[in-house]
Amino acid sequence: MAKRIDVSDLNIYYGNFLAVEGVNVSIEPRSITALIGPSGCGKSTFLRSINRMHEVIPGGRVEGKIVMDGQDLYGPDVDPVDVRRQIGMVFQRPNPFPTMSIYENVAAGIRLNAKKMKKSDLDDLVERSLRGANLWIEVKDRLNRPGAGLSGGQQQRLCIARAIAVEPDVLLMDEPASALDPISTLAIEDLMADLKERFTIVIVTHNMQQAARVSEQTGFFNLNGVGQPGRLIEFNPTEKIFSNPDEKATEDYISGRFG
Ligand SMILES: Nc1ncnc2c1ncn2[C@@H]1O[C@H](COP(=O)(O)OP(=O)(O)OP(=O)(O)O)[C@@H](O)[C@H]1O
Repeated sequence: MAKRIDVSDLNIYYGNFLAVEGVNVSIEPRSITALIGPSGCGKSTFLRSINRMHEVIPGGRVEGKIVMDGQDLYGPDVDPVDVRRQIGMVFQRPNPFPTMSIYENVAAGIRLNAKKMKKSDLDDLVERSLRGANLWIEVKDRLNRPGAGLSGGQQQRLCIARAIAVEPDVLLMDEPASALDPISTLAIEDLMADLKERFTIVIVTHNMQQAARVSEQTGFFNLNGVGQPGRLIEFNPTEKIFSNPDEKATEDYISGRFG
């Protein structure tokens, strides 16, 4: 079930380095939120803080609050592993488990969550997830072949199938199409449009046409200089960001004047 995320006064550190400062934002369920901004402004860092992947990096820590449908994700009793199950992630480079079969790649997340399931139920869930990722028709006759044998675009859809198989509430995507050709990119964008009916989606992208095509809301991150923290400068409906942004820096960035 798609959930809403409310971020307040979030600071994100790598050791003593304050990488992202003072983020306040609400991310709506059943919609796509795009994060844009120049390299190094903290988009990926912010994304990883949402599902508590940031703290896996030594010295990685946050201050502030991230609340998902009323649940404080950094609360004292919250298990980060549980948060990562509820908030799935898809990365820039497709990363299927290379020696595992297509079927096992999708089943892997479910097995990791130690859910005991009848074979027929698992079969159904694998099929449903592959259908959900628009990949079923292409792979249904070779489910037992290695995931690494698929094209890059198919591998990325396999990773999306693996992510949705555990039925998360939120999907985080860090430049999910940047390693793909234009046709595969469009397949991923079409898929995202389907997925937003069921999930809250947050995507980091360098491709502004992509942000404009797929998202309802856009956040623009910026930084004043090397060594300075990144900040969320503007968050608005995508249409407004690309036609009449509130901030001059947003306009300069989207019109290609820097970054
Ligand atoms: N593992 C790390 N250890 C220390 N600093 C890091 C680490 N990862 C990122 N940083 C720093 O945090 C800041 C934000 O980086 P981040 O990768 O989040 O930016 P980004 O906006 O996603 O950049 P890009 O668009 O190039 O991917 C940068 O100054 C970066 O050097």
